[in-house]
Amino acid sequence: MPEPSAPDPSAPDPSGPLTGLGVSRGRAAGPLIRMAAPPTLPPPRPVTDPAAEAAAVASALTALAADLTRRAASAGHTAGHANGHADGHADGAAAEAAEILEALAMIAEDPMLLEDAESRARDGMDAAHALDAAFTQHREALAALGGYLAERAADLDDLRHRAVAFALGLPMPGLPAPGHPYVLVAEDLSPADTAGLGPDVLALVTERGGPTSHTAILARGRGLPAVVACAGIMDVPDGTVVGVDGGTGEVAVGLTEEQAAEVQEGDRAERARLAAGSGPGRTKDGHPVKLLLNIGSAQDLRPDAEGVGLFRTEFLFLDRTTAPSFEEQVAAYAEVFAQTESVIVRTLDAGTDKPLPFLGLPAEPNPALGVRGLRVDRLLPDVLDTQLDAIAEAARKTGAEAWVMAPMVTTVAEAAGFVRRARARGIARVGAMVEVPAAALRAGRLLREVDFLSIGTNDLAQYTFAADRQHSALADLLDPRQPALLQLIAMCAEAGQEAGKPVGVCGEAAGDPLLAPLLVGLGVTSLSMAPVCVPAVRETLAGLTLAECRDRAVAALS
Ligand SMILES: C=C(OP(=O)(O)O)C(=O)O
Ligand SMILES: [Mg+2]
Repeated sequence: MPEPSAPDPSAPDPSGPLTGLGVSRGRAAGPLIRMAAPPTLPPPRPVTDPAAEAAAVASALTALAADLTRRAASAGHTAGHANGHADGHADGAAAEAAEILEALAMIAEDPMLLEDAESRARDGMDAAHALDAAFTQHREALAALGGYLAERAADLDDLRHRAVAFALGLPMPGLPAPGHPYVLVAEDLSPADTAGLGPDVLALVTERGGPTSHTAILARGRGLPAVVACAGIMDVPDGTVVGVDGGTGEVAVGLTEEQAAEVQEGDRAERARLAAGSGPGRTKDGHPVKLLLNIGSAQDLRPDAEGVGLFRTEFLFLDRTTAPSFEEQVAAYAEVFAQTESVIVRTLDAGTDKPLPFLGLPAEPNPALGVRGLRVDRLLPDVLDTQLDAIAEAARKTGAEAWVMAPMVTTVAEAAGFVRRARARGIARVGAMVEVPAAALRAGRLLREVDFLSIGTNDLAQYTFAADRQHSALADLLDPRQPALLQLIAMCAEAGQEAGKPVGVCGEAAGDPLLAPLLVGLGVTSLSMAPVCVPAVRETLAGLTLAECRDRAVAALS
C-alpha cells in the first residue's frame, strides 16, 4: 500500500469524515485514486512534417485499441477468477465488461475513423487536434442517426479523451490501473468505466449519482462497498488512505495503515458472519417472506437461494447491435431455468438508461417518459412475441415453471394485452411490475388480470416524485421511506391480500435491511434483491416479529 500523500492545505479537514449516500453495504479501506480528468487540448501546434503527424495519429489509435483489448482480456480473465467480495459472482459482470471493452476496441480500430484523422493530419493539423476533430465528426454522425447510436455517442467521448492523451503523452483518463488494490473515486462513472472495473477496486465513491443509479446497482451486484453523492471527495489527494462505509455513507479520510487493516478485517468478519446464516426468509415468529434474487444472467445465481424474483433479461443484450435470435434467447433463459426452481422473468425493459441498440428506437427528448419497457411493444410488437416464444420454449425444455412479468405497465388494458399473449403460449403465471403510480392506484383492478404484482421501487419513486433516479441532488425525494411511496406500496399489498395473490418488491429498497421490515409490515409477500444483500436482510427479519414489522410500517406511513 503506498504512503499517504503529504497533507494538502486545500484538501478537506482530514479529521472529519466526508459523507454521501451509502448505496452498497460493506466496508473497505485503501489508498484513494481519482480517475484522471480528460485531457485539455493545448493550442494548435504549427506542423512541419504532416506525414509524421499522420503516423502519430495512427499510433495513438493503435495504442488505444491495444489498451482496450488488454483491458478486455484482463476483464475476461477476471471472469474466471472473481474477487473475494463478489464471492465468485463477479464472473457475469466481468464477462460483460470484456465484451463491452472489445466493442470499444473495434470502434478505435474503425478504418473510417483512422482515415478521417490521418487525412486531417496530412492537411496540416497536429495529431491531437486531428484526432479530436475526427472523433467529434464521428460523434456528430452518430448523434444524427438518433436512437441507440445517439446514446452511444458518449462512449466516443471516452475514447477521444484516451486517444488525445496517447497523442499528447498525458496520463490516461478513465479507470486507473495502479497494480494494487485501491478505492476508486470519480465524479461519476460512464458505462464503459463501470463495465471495466477490475478486481483491484476495493470500493467506489462518486461525487454524483443517485441511490438507484447505475453505479449503485452495479456496485451492489458485485458486492463492492459504494458511496455516491459524496461532496468533496474529488478534492482528497490521490494516495490518501480512506475508509469507505457503504452502509452509513461515511468516508473516513487519512486512515493509518493499522486503521485501514482494521476496517478490512472487520468487513471480512462481518461478511463471514452473515454468510453463515442460511435458510428461507422468515420473521422471528415464523411469518414467511421469500428472499429472492435479482439477476442479469445465470452467472448471478446462488445455489441456496429461494428463487429469482427479477431476471433482468435486457442485461443479456445491452451491447447487441443485432437482435438476439429465438434460439439464442432460448439458450440464455434455459441456462437460468435449469439451475433454479422458480424464476420470474421480466420481458425486455429497454429505453432511457438501458438502451438496446438492436431495437433502433428513435431518440426522444424525454426518454424516461417515453417509449420504454412494455411501451416498446407499441412500435415493435415482434420483439415481445419472439421473447415470449423463447421463454415458453426454454420452460418447456427445462421443465421449469417460469413466471413472466412486464416492466412499466401503466394501464389495465396494457396488462390484459400482455397476459393474453403470454397465456396463449402456455406461460403459467403472468404478472405486472408496478413502477408507475397509475398502476399502483389501480392495483386491485390489475390483479383481476394478472397472477401477481412486483413493485419496482426504483422507478416507482422516480415517477411518483418526478425525480430522475440518477440525480444525486434529488436523493431525498428518491428515498423509499417517503410516505407517499410507502402508501402506494401499501395499496398494492392490500390489493394482493384481498385477491389472494402475491405482491413482491424487487426494487433496490427490498435489499436494504432497514427497509425490508417496513415492506414486510406493509404486507408484501416477497423481497427480491442483489444476491449480496440477502444475508443481512435475512438476519434483520429473523430478529423482528411480524407485529414489530407492522408497527414500523405504521410509524413510517404516519
Ligand atoms: C426493479 C426495477 O427495475 P429497474 O431497476 O431494472 O428499472 C425498479 O424500477 O425498481
Ligand atoms: Mg424499473
